[in-house]
Amino acid sequence: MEYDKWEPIYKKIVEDFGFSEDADADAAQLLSNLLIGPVKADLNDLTDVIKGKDTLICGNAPTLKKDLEQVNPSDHVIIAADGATSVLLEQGLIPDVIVTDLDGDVEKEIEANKKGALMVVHAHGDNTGKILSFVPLLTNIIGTSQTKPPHGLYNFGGFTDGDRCVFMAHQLGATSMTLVGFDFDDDNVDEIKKKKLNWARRLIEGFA
Ligand SMILES: Nc1ncnc2c1ncn2[C@@H]1O[C@H](COP(=O)(O)OP(=O)(O)OP(=O)(O)O)[C@@H](O)[C@H]1O
Ligand SMILES: Nc1nc2c(c(=O)[nH]1)N=C(CO)CN2
Ligand SMILES: [Mg+2]
Repeated sequence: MEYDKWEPIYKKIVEDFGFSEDADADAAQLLSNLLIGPVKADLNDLTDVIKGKDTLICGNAPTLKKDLEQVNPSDHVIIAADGATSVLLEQGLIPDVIVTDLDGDVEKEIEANKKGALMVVHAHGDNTGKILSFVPLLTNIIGTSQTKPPHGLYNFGGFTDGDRCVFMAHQLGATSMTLVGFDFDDDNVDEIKKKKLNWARRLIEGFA
């Protein structure tokens, strides 16, 4: 997504949650500084995995395991939003791509990364500790930001890990996007999560 189109949405999100744009930009710069040398994947690698493919985008709602029974994952490129990775691994499925701000079960993400999953790691003002701890343990990484991307990072648009999967797959030319594990009406979540899910719903509905 053109940053100019994303920026007004980002400003509304920042205002709604009281995030600091400076902290988001500093986090993006930190990730940019860490993504040097062979750990960094090329955008072409990610594009090759997604372009012209039917994608299965996996959110981490409690419905994920059941939803997976209704599809044939092997017909799709599997894109996991953060915590969905663990559920997929339990089902014997290795995601092709993991979109994460590293606040899920990162040990499982490291395991999937070692088995070939491409990592799309997101920087924001509240995950710099996770970036510093975990980026050195990963490989094949594409970095993303929610601010204007600094050198080597991308901003496909999107806010939560799940809706960022959708923006990314759309921008990189997926033929189709099938969503599983998305339950925006899940009441078993805290208030901040509920608010994040409402943004995810709103952003994903923009694609409908
Ligand atoms: N009911 C749900 N509970 C949790 N995640 C959901 C749900 N429905 C959809 N999702 C999507 O699944 C994604 C991955 O979920 P996970 O539990 O790993 O959350 P998370 O890593 O805390 O999310 P984020 O970091 O984006 O806040 C979320 O970003 C969200 O877009
Ligand atoms: N600054 C900031 N940005 C975010 C945050 C967050 O907690 N803080 N959470 C996100 C995914 O839910 C995405 N972006
Ligand atoms: Mg996350």
